[in-house]
Amino acid sequence: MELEVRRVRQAFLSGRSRPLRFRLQQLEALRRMVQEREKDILTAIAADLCKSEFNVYSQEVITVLGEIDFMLENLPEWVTAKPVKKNVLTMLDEAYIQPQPLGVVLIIGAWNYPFVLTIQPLIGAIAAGNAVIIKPSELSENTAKILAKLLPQYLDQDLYIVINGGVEETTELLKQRFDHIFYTGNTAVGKIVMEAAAKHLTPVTLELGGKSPCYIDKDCDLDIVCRRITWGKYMNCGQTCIAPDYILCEASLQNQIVWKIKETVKEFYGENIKESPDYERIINLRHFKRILSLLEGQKIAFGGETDEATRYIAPTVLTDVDPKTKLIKRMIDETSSGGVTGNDVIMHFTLNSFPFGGVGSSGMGAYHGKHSFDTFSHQRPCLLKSLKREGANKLRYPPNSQSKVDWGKFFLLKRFNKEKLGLLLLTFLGIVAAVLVKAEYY
Ligand SMILES: NC(=O)c1ccc[n+]([C@@H]2O[C@H](COP(=O)([O-])OP(=O)(O)OC[C@H]3O[C@@H](n4cnc5c(N)ncnc54)[C@H](O)[C@@H]3O)[C@@H](O)[C@H]2O)c1
Ligand SMILES: CCCCCCCCCCCCCCCC=O
Repeated sequence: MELEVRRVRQAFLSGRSRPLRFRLQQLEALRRMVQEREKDILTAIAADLCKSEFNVYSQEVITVLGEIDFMLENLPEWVTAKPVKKNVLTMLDEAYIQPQPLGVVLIIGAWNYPFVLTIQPLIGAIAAGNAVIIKPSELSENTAKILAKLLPQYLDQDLYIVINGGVEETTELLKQRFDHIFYTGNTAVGKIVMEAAAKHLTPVTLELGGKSPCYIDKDCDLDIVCRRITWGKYMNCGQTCIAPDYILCEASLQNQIVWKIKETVKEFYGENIKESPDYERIINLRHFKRILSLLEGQKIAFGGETDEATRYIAPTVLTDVDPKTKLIKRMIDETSSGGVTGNDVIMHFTLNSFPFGGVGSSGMGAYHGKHSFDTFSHQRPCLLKSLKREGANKLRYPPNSQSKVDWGKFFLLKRFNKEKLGLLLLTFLGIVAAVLVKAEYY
């Protein structure tokens, strides 16, 4: 592991990931990979989540292609140095902010959208000029394998590498020093990642789990609301970090909402949901059993059928949930969240002008579009001082004095006393006179 990381660091230190042209070439190569090897990618993800290839394409591939196009279009502007406002001490100098790569980035992906949640941060890291070690989730093993196979065929093989493995390998990897760690997954492991990062003072982005409540007001259009909630809740068999978890509504609305969701489930997946190509399965037996335990002792309004052999859990709605057994009370009290979608669910993920990320236990930092570029860049302030006009700099050189402090206050804080104003006027008149004499002379 140490050797692998060292190889990637050497490649970064060669400087070749930095030029804009190189970054654009790599992003174009990544786009080519997605287009040319679309079938392999779709097959792998479909196998991991029992998902139709149509759904893989619309839930994962479209976002990745859109993100690459967006980067290619905007990167030339983002990488350029941005001049900043100067003060009186630097008005004759050059001052700008130059985004610069952080170095070697570790991206640890999650299994529930194994392609987009791994490749979208990779796009940002490449765009910002970094070298990257990609660690896909071992739970979505087909996608992990296809990424390890395809990425080296299209991208620079020393700058961007895939390391596959489980907890043991990830633990080993986390002992190494990185310049940024981008982790997507559960909150408990998020803490492990942050602890490991702290040993090297490595900054982290943590895209963690959370709760996504939906509030349905009595004045809403219930048909539209229930259709949108049904889509967001059962897409990917409920395995979406921002899927609605709870509905908050007046008690009088509960029956209507349950009925409308039930009807929508029928409309989306037909009478025989098990046969629907649009309804996925739970990723593994551990998660299947965990979800079953959540149903124990609850009042099931509809659904609830399960099949362990295929890890099938029917679309299910629980009603009259005891607020004490769930997180509803906490949810009501805590009105802060990583993001919000009003009148719909999930869709804030699709807008790459938004920063996508959590707050508190659901994570820190954000990505997508320009926010990815910023996450993987250091905004480096650059001040190029002129070697001329050394006289003006005497103000800050020792020995210090009250007079220098007064001049400092005057220039920097625009605070002046009458005495200094008189002196300034005299200085100004002196300068004007000198300029006039010079003009006369020539
Ligand atoms: N905020 C987001 O964008 C987002 C997106 C998807 C999923 N999630 C959240 O992720 C969670 C599901 O993901 P998961 O954690 O089951 O994914 P997971 O099991 O695939 O784990 C994620 C990564 O962590 C590594 N890992 C697991 N245990 C580890 C350990 N003890 N030490 C070091 N590394 C370890 C795995 O190897 C894997 O690469 C859910 O809570 C979901 O809400 C969040
Ligand atoms: C052909 C129709 C296109 C529809 C686009 C719908 C986009 C849904 C994107 C859902 C992605 C959710 C990822 C969430 C990450 C956390 O788990």
